[in-house]
Amino acid sequence: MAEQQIKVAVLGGGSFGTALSSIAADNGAQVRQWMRDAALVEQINREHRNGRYLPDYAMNEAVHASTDMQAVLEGAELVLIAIPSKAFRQVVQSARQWLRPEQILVSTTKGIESDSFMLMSQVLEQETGFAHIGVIAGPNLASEIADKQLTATVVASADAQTRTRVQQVLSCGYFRVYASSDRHGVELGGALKNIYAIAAGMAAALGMGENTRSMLMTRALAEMSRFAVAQGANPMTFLGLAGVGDLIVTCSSSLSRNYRVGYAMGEGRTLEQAVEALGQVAEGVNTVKLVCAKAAEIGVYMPLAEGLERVLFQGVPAKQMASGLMTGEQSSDVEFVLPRAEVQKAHRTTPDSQTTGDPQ
Ligand SMILES: NC(=O)C1=CN([C@@H]2O[C@H](COP(=O)(O)OP(=O)(O)OC[C@H]3O[C@@H](n4cnc5c(N)ncnc54)[C@H](OP(=O)(O)O)[C@@H]3O)[C@@H](O)[C@H]2O)C=CC1
Ligand SMILES: O=C(CO)COP(=O)(O)O
Repeated sequence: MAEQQIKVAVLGGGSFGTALSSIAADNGAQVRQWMRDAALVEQINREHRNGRYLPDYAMNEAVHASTDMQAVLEGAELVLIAIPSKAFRQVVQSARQWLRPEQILVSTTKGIESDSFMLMSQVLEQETGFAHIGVIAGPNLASEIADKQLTATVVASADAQTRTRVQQVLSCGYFRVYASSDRHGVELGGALKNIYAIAAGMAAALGMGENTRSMLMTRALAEMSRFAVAQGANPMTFLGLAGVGDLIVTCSSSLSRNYRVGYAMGEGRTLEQAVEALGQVAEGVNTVKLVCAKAAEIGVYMPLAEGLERVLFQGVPAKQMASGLMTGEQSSDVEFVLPRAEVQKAHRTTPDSQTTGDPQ
């Protein structure tokens, strides 16, 4: 429970922004939610329902929606930004004239900016230069939060005030907020798992079994953490809610939009058909392209992401990609325990006439 009425602004009228607005209001905050859709604003203020994104959710009646960004941001101590990565910078730029350095700015977005390869908190930093910047990530399917299913998330920031305020504003009987100082790792966890959720949806549609699903998720975790560590993240973050936690939920649930895109493709639809049928953002489609390009540039081995990219954008059948992956490198299980280079070196110095291919 917030100790005194704090003013919270939420930018974004989608499912996650709506769920977080309502939680903050349940906790006694004064919440204003900005969205560009005037009809949706009218519906939320009249019916306390977001008919477009969460039609069955009875929102807290105190949430006030508005298309007036200045009014929404005025006096807000905490600003939550729940806008897909493609539009994130543009919305922050529109908001910039009404943002103040003492405000706490928190991204909830799990994506990477196309041209810059920046995470959303880096965009916030670049656009504002403010000190109180953080991110929220974790296994947080918005529709389950709306159902008040017991849920946990992570607030990550180097700034203790940001972490504490977000915990105070959002923690309630069905929503727990854990803290982390590894903002980069937490944010990368949220963005990267979307890639593997698409692959997991595909595997499910193709009838692959539980062993396969488990292998896919665990090797995805190895790949995500390898990439994130190369980008400066703490590998231990991937043991937490924003790593393995979010990976499990999005790789297992048809409530995940990324999983649904993969599932539709596994059933034979094209990427365009799958995305169109979804009608919402599946961040992983763009993220896989960006991450594969970055991995090639910095020399990080990411066979799952590269395989998925070939399926999505080069028309390689998913089944062919999966069997190709089974003949690839058999290296270390947990490379923070046994480094990959050691396994590779041992293979090079231990010739085996039975082995068909050397691990790379
Ligand atoms: N949904 C979930 O379960 C979770 C989502 N997230 C992350 O949160 C972020 C937001 O997700 P979510 O709320 O689900 O998104 P939705 O797709 O449900 O909604 C996106 C919101 O952003 C708005 N928007 C999109 N483009 C623009 C633009 N150019 N200018 C202004 N507003 C725009 C949309 O407005 P309009 O309706 O007018 O198009 C809508 O209000 C995503 O990155 C997602 O990864 C994180 C955890 C859980
Ligand atoms: O990030 C999410 C749950 O934690 C939501 O995933 P999707 O964007 O795939 O729906």
